[in-house]
Amino acid sequence: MSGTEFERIARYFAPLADEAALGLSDDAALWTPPYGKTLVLTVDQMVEGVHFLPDDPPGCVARKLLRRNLSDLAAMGGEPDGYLLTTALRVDTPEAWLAEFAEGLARDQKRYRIELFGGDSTSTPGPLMASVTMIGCVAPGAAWRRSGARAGDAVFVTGTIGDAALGLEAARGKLDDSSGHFRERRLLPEPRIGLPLAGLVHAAIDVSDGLVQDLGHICRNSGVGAVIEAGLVPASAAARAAGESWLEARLTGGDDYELILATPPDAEAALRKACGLVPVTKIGHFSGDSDEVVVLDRAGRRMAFTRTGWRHF
Ligand SMILES: Nc1ncnc2c1ncn2[C@@H]1O[C@H](COP(=O)(O)OP(=O)(O)OP(=O)(O)O)[C@@H](O)[C@H]1O
Ligand SMILES: Cc1ncc(C[n+]2csc(CCOP(=O)(O)O)c2C)c(N)n1
Ligand SMILES: [Mg+2]
Ligand SMILES: [Mg+2]
Ligand SMILES: [Mg+2]
Repeated sequence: MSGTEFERIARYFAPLADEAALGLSDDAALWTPPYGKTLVLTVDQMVEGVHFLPDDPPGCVARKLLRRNLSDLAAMGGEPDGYLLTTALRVDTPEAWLAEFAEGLARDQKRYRIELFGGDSTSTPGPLMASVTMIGCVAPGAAWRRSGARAGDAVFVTGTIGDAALGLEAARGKLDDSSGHFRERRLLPEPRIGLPLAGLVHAAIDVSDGLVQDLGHICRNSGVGAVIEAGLVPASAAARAAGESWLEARLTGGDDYELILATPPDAEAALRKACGLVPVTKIGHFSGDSDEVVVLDRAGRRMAFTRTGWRHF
């Protein structure tokens, strides 16, 4: 790494900042939120060896970091405005790593129309680490909560589930990925920002830890149970080709950054229309009969899982 901490900030991060960041030259940013809006604030980290592999392309690490946070904003029905970034790099981290990381940020800033508000740079003797605090807005009272699901609501999920988890298995050499589809999905999730679903959603969460575990958060917060059919959980063509032996990994592996939506039973047609080109699939329903997540296999038997999703420890 060449130059000083301040030269690196000026070179790689200042070009990503707009007025609010004051040229990344002051102690903090000054941002005036749109009048009358409620702020939505969320933060997630990426730690080398825990959230990404040492050889992952730095641009993808940056973009996944933004997208993991955008996904949390999407799960609240919010729209993003900007973000704060922290990095902890090693003294032997190649400068090219930082340059590619910043290029990745620039790419997704354009795509999602967000700006860098500021951040913090430190060194670490351990694994690389970066975090993003995403800041966005929602109309007052309009945010979706994990607590709004009602018995009788449908359980919908966007996109396909399990590809990123299979990408990790492929990276570990446990699964063929000749098309590169699983790797692509592991490296670059598609946060479901901006779906015009006002009035159609009772509760939502994004799938980061695993479908079964994250659905459980809606159930616990809403005081309802859920029954879903594993056979209805949307699978990509590559996941279908990988076979049924990967089903549990797909349902519990996480890193999907798709949305689980609790919607009123009569909202299906409107939901599909509003989602447009974003695939949305009904996988079950919420129920007042229990407070747990029941997953049925193709024969209608209840599935048991060794773990329902990711736990750090
Ligand atoms: N260290 C912490 N300090 C304060 N609040 C925390 C901390 N860790 C988590 N939380 C809060 O706990 C709740 C759940 O956090 P969690 O990180 O599990 O959600 P998530 O970001 O949706 O999931 P994931 O981290 O798997 O993407 C959130 O409201 C979050 O703000
Ligand atoms: C190298 C490597 N090992 C494992 C995983 C899988 N993984 C790690 S943390 C997490 C849950 C979300 O994170 P958090 O709860 O910390 O926000 C998942 C699914 C990965 N992506 N890369
Ligand atoms: Mg989190
Ligand atoms: Mg989340
Ligand atoms: Mg998250």
